[in-house]
Amino acid sequence: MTPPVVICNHPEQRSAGARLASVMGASLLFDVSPADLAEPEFALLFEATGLSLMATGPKAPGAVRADFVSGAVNHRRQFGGGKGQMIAKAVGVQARVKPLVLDATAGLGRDAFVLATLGCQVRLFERSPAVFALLADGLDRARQAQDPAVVAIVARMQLLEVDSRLSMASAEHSVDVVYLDPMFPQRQKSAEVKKEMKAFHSLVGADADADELLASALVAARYRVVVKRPRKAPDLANRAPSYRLEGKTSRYDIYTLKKLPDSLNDTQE
Ligand SMILES: C[S@@+](CC[C@H](N)C(=O)[O-])C[C@H]1O[C@@H](n2cnc3c(N)ncnc32)[C@H](O)[C@@H]1O
Repeated sequence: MTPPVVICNHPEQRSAGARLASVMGASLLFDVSPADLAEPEFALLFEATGLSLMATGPKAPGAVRADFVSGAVNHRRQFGGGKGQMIAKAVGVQARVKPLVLDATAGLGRDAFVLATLGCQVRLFERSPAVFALLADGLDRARQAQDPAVVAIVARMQLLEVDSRLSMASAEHSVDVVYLDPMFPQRQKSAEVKKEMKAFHSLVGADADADELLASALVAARYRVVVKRPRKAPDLANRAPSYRLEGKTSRYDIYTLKKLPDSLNDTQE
């Protein structure tokens, strides 16, 4: 997998761009448009408006970025979010129950944002330096948003660049719920996969070691571990959950350790 090129088109982001290119072993370019490049296939672009992952070449589709202000996840918050969502039920969020959640596969932070919207404090762990940079950039922009509701939500999200397998194993019962959503190998033919998703997959790979997350998660959680899977995917680590919640395309597998109390952190919102 060729790493994406890092492009820096904003003077204040030069050192951040150089750091990311060095960690990733990627080339670093200044003041060019991804549309003018023939290769590699993807670019991480630092601009005045933030960081995004894009396909190179003239017909590049939309950029991938962590966007908690104008993105779909904020739209969902305003028009249709709530405690009825399957992720809320899986994690056990209720009016008086706001578990402290560790999202150990943070990605672009969409699921964590949903949980923080519902009043949960969320720790986010992400190991890919490029995905971490995209997510940190999205959180920074959201902290400066005009909408005070968004500012309050992201204040409940705390991001760290770590490998969860190691960090969780030494953090016994440190959080109420561990949430896992590792990458799953694409089964569609590559031409059918949206180019934006292809870019994200090219950045992260298949999380081939995902099975190892479950044992550490069961150490770190006090009450339950929740695993999001494609609907037909085998169980993580071949271990059957206590129960499942099934949706159209994905499902949540819940591994119960202890019953959640009737009231948990319900003064925080
Ligand atoms: C499918 S994405 C998660 C998407 C996320 N739930 C969201 O809503 O945006 C999986 C992410 O988990 C990260 N990941 C996988 N294994 C990890 C580990 N051991 N430690 C930290 N992050 C990990 C990958 O780098 C990838 O960014």
